Amino acid sequence: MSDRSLPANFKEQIIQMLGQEEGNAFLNSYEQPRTYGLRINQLKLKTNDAIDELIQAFKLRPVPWCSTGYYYEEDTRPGKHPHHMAGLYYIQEPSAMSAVELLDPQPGETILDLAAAPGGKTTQIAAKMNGQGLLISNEIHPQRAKILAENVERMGIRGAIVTQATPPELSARFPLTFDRIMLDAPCSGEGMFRKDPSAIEEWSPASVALCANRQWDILQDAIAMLKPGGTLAYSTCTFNRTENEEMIARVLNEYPEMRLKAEKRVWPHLRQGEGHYVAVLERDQQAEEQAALGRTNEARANKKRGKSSRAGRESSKELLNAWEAFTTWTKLDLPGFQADGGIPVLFGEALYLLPRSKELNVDMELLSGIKVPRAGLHLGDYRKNRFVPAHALAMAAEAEDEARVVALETNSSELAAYLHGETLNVSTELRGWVIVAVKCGSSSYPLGWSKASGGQLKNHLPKGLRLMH
Ligand SMILES: C[S@@+](CC[C@H](N)C(=O)[O-])C[C@H]1O[C@@H](n2cnc3c(N)ncnc32)[C@H](O)[C@@H]1O
Repeated sequence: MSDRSLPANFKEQIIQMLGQEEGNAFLNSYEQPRTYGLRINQLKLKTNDAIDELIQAFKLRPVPWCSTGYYYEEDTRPGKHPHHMAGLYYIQEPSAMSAVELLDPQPGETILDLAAAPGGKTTQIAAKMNGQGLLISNEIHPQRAKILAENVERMGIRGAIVTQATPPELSARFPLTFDRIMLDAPCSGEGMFRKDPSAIEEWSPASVALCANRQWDILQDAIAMLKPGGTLAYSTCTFNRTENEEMIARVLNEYPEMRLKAEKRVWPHLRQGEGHYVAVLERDQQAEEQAALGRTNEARANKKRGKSSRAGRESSKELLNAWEAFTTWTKLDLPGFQADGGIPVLFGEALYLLPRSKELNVDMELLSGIKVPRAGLHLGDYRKNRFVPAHALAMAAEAEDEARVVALETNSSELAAYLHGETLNVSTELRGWVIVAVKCGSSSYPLGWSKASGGQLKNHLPKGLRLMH
């Protein structure tokens, strides 16, 4: 694209902010092709030979500010590859990778990603937590929350609860709670212009003002949920100061307990990326420690309760039966799988493992009244006294955990057939639940379930994930 298609007042805003010379350099960057990035999934990819295979296949080059981030060549199309379906990487704009790097999540922490869909930052946070601690990934819009839950599942994340709530609904439940909060705010998207020209049509000075108002509302809820000593990363993919530096200046002005730890911009004319702003704020440790305790208890007691659309049960006869069916099934079918670090809950017939951290024990009471598309890891369904494993369980398992695996080459016709939902022919000796996996390097990685009997492998890949042509 050329800068001629940009709104005149956007160009004026840039020249005003950067000066004529640098402003022109910025505007000239619109003549350059956009950048493409992916981040490899450390929760799954553990061997160097698998990473090397991806580097070669997609002509990857490292992103300087993210050790797991790479630029890829557009024509290699990694989003269409079976390794993408296996969750070996996440397609993410390179400059957007900077926010979680600055947030610096740690294993064992209690973390909130407040505006999380489709899941770029959530999956990056979860990888850094390395299966320890609790991540609440929230998205306000139902359709986007569903996509978020699918991405969390594809990447094999066990320790995340996906909620679909408004920021005030969450802050009423989780005051002064989180060690770290990621707020990747809805913004006017000036950094999307090269990637998505429709963002240009939606942009106007009025939309900048509207976004800023909304950001301020969300930021106040985010701050209310940050615990003393906690860290908040605020990020946008827009360039104007109103939604960035001025928003942070307002926080510092109105919240004396908050201090700015770091501020970073990725500019498209200076670095290889579409552009991002990140501010890292810290809440003073001492000032509010006492207040924190009091307010947490009070809020637990006072929080609004509504009717949960799918009530979860933590202790009931059905739950015990479901759990027993799961553990019995696991011993034979998924013997290497460790279901630790969570509490089982039952939603209807769906059995989940609800993650917890040392400091936050999320229970169904605390989540009542908000939608929870994913109450942690979906283990499977307990139907008519039988356990049926969930797709999420296959994605969170390692191929080595399973008693029976069919590992296929990426370019084999069997793999294509499986991804299209077809039945495969196998030895008549193979019987029961089988993980179908794709090879990468010297290992193989689960794609989904199938069930073998009579020399046929019946396909259990969820219909919505099957390839259409
Ligand atoms: C920039 S996107 C998040 C991208 C995501 N963090 C990622 O890395 O994939 C901002 C998100 O905020 C959500 N959003 C919109 N209005 C909101 C509001 N009032 N409160 C909270 N989130 C909102 C949007 O639906 C959108 O998914």
